Amino acid sequence: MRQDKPGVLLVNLGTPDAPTTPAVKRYLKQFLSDPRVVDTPRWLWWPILNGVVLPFRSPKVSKLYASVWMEGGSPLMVFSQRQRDALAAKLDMPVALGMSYGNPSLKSAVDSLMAQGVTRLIVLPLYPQFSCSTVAAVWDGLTAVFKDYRSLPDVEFIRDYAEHPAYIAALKASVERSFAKHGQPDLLVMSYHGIPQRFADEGDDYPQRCADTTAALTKALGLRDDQFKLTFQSRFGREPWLTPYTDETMQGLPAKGVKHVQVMSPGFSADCLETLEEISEQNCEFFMHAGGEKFEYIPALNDDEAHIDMMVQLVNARR
Ligand SMILES: C=CC1=C(C)c2cc3[nH]c(cc4nc(cc5[nH]c(cc1n2)c(C)c5CCC(=O)O)C(CCC(=O)O)=C4C)c(C)c3C=C
Ligand SMILES: [Fe+2]
Ligand SMILES: [Fe+2]
Repeated sequence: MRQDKPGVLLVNLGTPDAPTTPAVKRYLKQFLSDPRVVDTPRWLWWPILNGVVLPFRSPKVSKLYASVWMEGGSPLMVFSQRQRDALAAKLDMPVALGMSYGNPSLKSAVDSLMAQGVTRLIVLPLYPQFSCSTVAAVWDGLTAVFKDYRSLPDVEFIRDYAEHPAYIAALKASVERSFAKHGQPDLLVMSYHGIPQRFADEGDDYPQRCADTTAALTKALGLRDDQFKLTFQSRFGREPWLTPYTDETMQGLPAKGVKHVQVMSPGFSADCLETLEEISEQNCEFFMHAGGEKFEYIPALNDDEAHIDMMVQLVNARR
């Protein structure tokens, strides 16, 4: 008889192995070659990626990575490893961490679970809001790994958890901690990673899932409509991305009388370049230069106990 032995595969995006131009180039090449991320026809994208994007972006971005690098490595890796260890300590089943791009690869993570006798994979992509550019890329990555297998495990794939009560409760507690420490701001900005508007027009429900998280969280916090704002950050390339853009919003807020903002990024389960540099550094500067007086970044949930408890709940609902 076939045993039922569940194991958890935690997945995140991935990050360079070092804050150097060659390591960042290697990472960006794999990431930006995925048609789920950039869907320009290959014959057109290939020369742009290799001839323009990688040579110019890699040195610039490697300096940004260097500015946030931690003792244990890239912030995304350090926090992801802490999440894996904390979750493993709370569950009586194997837990592995795999990244869509870079190391540890999805293949190494699946192989390690299978080697421990796992017959049922509970896959938890750590993206609270579904997007074709992230969660569907995990799906593709998994099926690519399975191509080498003669036998397949059962698979439970957690699509997203945008409004899961435990996720909203963990976010609420973290906002309340920030308000208690820094005072209530004029505006709470919730900045989500953007995607091309076209992806949404073609059926990606990511903007709706961001709106769902925002609605659930602001209701739980008891905020009025004029006390919060949803924005989108990190746009890339020339076509329109989801709006309003975080950077333009930050530059415009002080003129509207908003002098104290607190910014959180509820789409990031772990702090990374996009929160520690783009929000805490760049957007803070935009806001302060435009006349803002107080800017506080509310950290991602990282290995916060309430966040790990939420993961336990997501897993236990499938065991
Ligand atoms: C090119 C298109 C991109 C899409 C679409 C996209 C979607 C998307 N990304 C995240 C989460 C993260 N992105 C991160 C970095 C990052 N993202 C892009 C591009 C797209 N992302 C690039 C090129 C980069 C690398 C940095 C840079 O060159 O600017 C990260 C951080 C990684 C780290 O190492 O710290 C995360 C996390 C989401 C959630 C998302 C769609 C919803
Ligand atoms: Fe991204
Ligand atoms: Fe960015």
